Amino acid sequence: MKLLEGKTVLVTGASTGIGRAAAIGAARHGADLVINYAHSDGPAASCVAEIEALGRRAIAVKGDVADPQTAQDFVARAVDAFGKVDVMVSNAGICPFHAFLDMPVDVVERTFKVNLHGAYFMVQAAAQQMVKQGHGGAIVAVSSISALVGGEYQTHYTPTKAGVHSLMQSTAIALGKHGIRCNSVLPGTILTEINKDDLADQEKREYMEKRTPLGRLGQPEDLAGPIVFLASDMAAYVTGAALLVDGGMYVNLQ
Ligand SMILES: NC(=O)C1=CN([C@@H]2O[C@H](COP(=O)(O)OP(=O)(O)OC[C@H]3O[C@@H](n4cnc5c(N)ncnc54)[C@H](O)[C@@H]3O)[C@@H](O)[C@H]2O)C=CC1
Ligand SMILES: C[C@H](O)[C@@H]1OC(=O)[C@H](O)[C@@H]1O
Repeated sequence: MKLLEGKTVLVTGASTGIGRAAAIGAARHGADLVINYAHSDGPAASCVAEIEALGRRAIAVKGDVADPQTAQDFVARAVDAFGKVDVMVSNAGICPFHAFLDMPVDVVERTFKVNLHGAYFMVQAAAQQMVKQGHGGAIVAVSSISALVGGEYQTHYTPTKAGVHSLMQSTAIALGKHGIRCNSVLPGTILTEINKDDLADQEKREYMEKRTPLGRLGQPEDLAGPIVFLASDMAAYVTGAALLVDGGMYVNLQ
C-alpha cells in the first residue's frame, strides 16, 4: 500500500542521512519531493535522480535554513513546481560536539539558528501555505532522544532538540483547527555524517551499541517508515506526538 500517493512532500537537509532516507521513503510511497540542501550540489542531484528512478518527480532547492527567507523561497518553489504543499519534514540540523566551559559563542548561536530557528521558520512557511490551500496537511520534525536526555558535549544542541519537540506540541494546538497535524520523531543514535567523527571513538561507539536493547545503532532508513507513517493518513488522529526511534536506548537504564 502506498501511503503518500500524489502528495507533495518537502524535506529540509535532504541530500544526506535521515533527510535523504525520508525523501526516498516518501517517494517509494508515491510522493513527489522538494528537497532543501545547503552545501554541495552533487548529493542533492543524486537524491533527485534516485527519486526520479522510482518514477516520482523531484526538485532540489539550495538554501541555508538559518535564514528565514530560505523557508519562504523553498515553499514558493514547491508551489511553482507541484502546485501545493502537503507535508513538511523539518530535518536539517548540525551537532558540532564541544565541551561546555569553553564553548565558543558563534558555535552556540549557529546551532540555535540552524536547528531551532530553521525548524521554526520552515514549519511556519509550510503551515501558511497549507492554511491557504484549505485542506490540512502534516508536519514532521526531526527532534531527537536528546530532547529528553543530556549530552556532555551537546549543551548547545540538546536545548534545540527539546525546542523542536516543544514546537511540534505548540503548533499541533495552533494548527489543529486547520487540519494540520504536527508530530516529531526522536531518533536515537543513527549512523550519519553528523556523528562520524564522534563515533570514530570505538569505546564510545561500543558503549552506545551496548545501551541499545535492539543491539545495533540505527541507520537513516530506520527513520523512513516512522516519518512516512506520521506524514500519512494512517496517522490521521495523531498530533502533538513524539515517537522515539532509538532501538530502545532511552528506556535502558540498567
Ligand atoms: N544521526 C543521529 O544520531 C541523530 C540525528 N538527529 C537529527 O537528524 C537530523 C538529520 O541529521 P543526520 O541525518 O543525522 O546528519 P546529516 O549530517 O547527514 O544530515 C544533516 C543535513 O542537514 C543539512 N544542513 C546542515 N545545516 C544546514 C543548513 N543551515 N541549511 C540547510 N541544510 C543544512 C546538512 O547538509 C545535511 O544534509 C538533524 O536534525 C539531527 O539533529 C537526531 C537524533 C539523532
Ligand atoms: C549527533 C549525535 O550522535 C546524535 O544526535 C542526537 O540527537 C543524539 O544525541 C545522537 O547521539
